[in-house]
Formats: sequence, structure tokens, C-alpha cells
Amino acid sequence: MAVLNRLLRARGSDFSSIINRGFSTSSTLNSEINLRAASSLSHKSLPLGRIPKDRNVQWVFLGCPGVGKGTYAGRLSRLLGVPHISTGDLVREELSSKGPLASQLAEIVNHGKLVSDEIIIKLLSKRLEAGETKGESGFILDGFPRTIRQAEILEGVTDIDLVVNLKLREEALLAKCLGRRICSECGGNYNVACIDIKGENGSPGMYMAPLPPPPHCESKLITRSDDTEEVVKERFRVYNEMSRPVEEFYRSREKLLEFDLPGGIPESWTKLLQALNLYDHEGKKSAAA
Ligand SMILES: Nc1ncnc2c1ncn2[C@@H]1O[C@H](COP(=O)(O)OP(=O)(O)O)[C@@H](O)[C@H]1O
Repeated sequence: MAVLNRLLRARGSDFSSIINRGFSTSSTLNSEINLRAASSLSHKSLPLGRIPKDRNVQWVFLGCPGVGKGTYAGRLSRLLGVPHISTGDLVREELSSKGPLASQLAEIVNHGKLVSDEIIIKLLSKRLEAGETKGESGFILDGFPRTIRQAEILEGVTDIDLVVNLKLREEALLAKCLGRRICSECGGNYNVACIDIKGENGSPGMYMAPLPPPPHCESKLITRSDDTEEVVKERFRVYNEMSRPVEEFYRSREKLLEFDLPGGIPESWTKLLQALNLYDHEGKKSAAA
């Protein structure tokens, strides 16, 4: 209770305004406490791309469906030793658990819509709390925040050092979503699409090789139920409407690193490490990828 009161005082009017916009008091408070517990308290933000010396990174990955947030956030989390927390994965875990939220979530996700801020924050808080008991610190968030309200809540409870905005041409995005395959046993992500866009009228071409599964996953591949053409197009529309403004939210706070993926994983990973000033870091920990 003492923590709760301190938090209320610290958050002042900003906190009240979130509640006034319709959040249930108790769930917002729980979320705030859990998010704050999972981060180091009141650190100053760092210049873009700088790794903090005294704590683990607190980064966010933004980008359209299929851009590769999970792939690159996952690689960076192994490299930097921080948890990769994907709200999409949390939603899918909840769906497969067949818990009380499952049928409500299936209806939303399979139509390409966003889950309510309140449910997402509840799932995220639960995940952060579990991580905290295991001694986790720092994070790379993937798929959160996806609305301005989520970004405001996150900003109210902790400092985000850096927001990486991954970008890829829409024709490649659609092909990547439709080609995505997941191993139903180990959860590994693969892609059967071979993207070969020819350069035209001065715009460069792009080649992305398929990412085949290892032989032991081949017979267990499944397709996400929301990776059909109709649903993917709806997810793009929802991204543009609800999540594009989150890019501006962080741009105006000078936290946004725009990153245009130049091609497939080998090329893009190297360039991303360079953009993040992590190229040398990876040399020392090449096992991470
Ligand atoms: N932060 C969030 N807010 C609301 N809904 C979310 C959020 N994160 C994930 N979801 C739900 O989970 C689905 C899958 O998310 P994700 O795996 O991140 O997919 P995508 O490939 O569209 O980026 C989304 O379409 C949405 O329904």
C-alpha cells in the first residue's frame, strides 16, 4: 500500500488523467506497480543508441506486421542479455491456454483488431511480475506500445532509452506475413517466402531469401490464424490508424531510431548492429545470433 501511495503522489495529475479516460483504477495501478518494479527507478534517458552503463537496456521495437520485430528484438535480447517481451506472443499464449479470455481474444485477433489496452496491460504486467521473481531486469518490448494510451502509460512508469522503428516496403510485408510459418513444438519462426522485388524507375530492388526450418521442425509447421491475406490487410490498416501515431509520439521525444531494412536477415542484422553502435559488441558475443 505504501508503494501505491508513493506512486500516486509521483504520478500526480498525469495519472488521474489516464484514469479519467476510462481505465479501471485497480488494474492501472497494478500495471504501474509491476512495470515500475521491472525497471530501474527514475533513470535519465540516454542519447539515442547509447547503452546504459549502470543497468540493462529498456528498448521498444515498433513496425508494421511482418516487418521482423520478433526476429531482430529476439536477436538483440540474446546479445544484450535482456528479456524479449512480445505482447503478440503473450496474447497467443493466452489464446492457447484456453483460459477465460481466450474466446474473446480469438474473436479480436482473428479479425486483425487490437486487444483492449486494459487486457494488454494486464497480460504485460503478469509477464513482468513473473520476470521480476526470476531476477530479470531491462527489456526489449516488441508490439507494445501500440496505441497512444499505451505509450502514455509506459512513459508514466519508466524511461524508455530507445525506440527502433523497423520499416519495409508494403509489398514485402504482405509476402512475409503470408510466408510465415511457426513450429508448433518449439515455437521457432520461419518463412517460406522468397521475396525478389525488381528495381524500377530508380527505386532499388530487394531480395529476401526464405528462412527454412531445420529438418526436425519441418513436419510441425503451422500458419498463424491471423496471417491470411484479408486479416493481414486489416492489420496494416489498424497499424496505420492506431500505431502510426506512436511513432510520432517517440519522434517528438527524440527517442525514435528509423531503420529501413535493406534486405534479408544477414544484411539487415549487420546494418542494424551498426546503427545501434553494437557491431563490436556482437564480435565479442557472436554466439548470440
Ligand atoms: N500492444 C498491443 N495492443 C493491442 N493488441 C495487441 C498488442 N500486441 C499484440 N496485440 C494483439 O495480438 C495480435 C498479434 O500481435 P503481433 O504478434 O505483435 O502481430 P503483428 O505481426 O501484427 O505485429 C495483434 O494483431 C493484436 O490483436
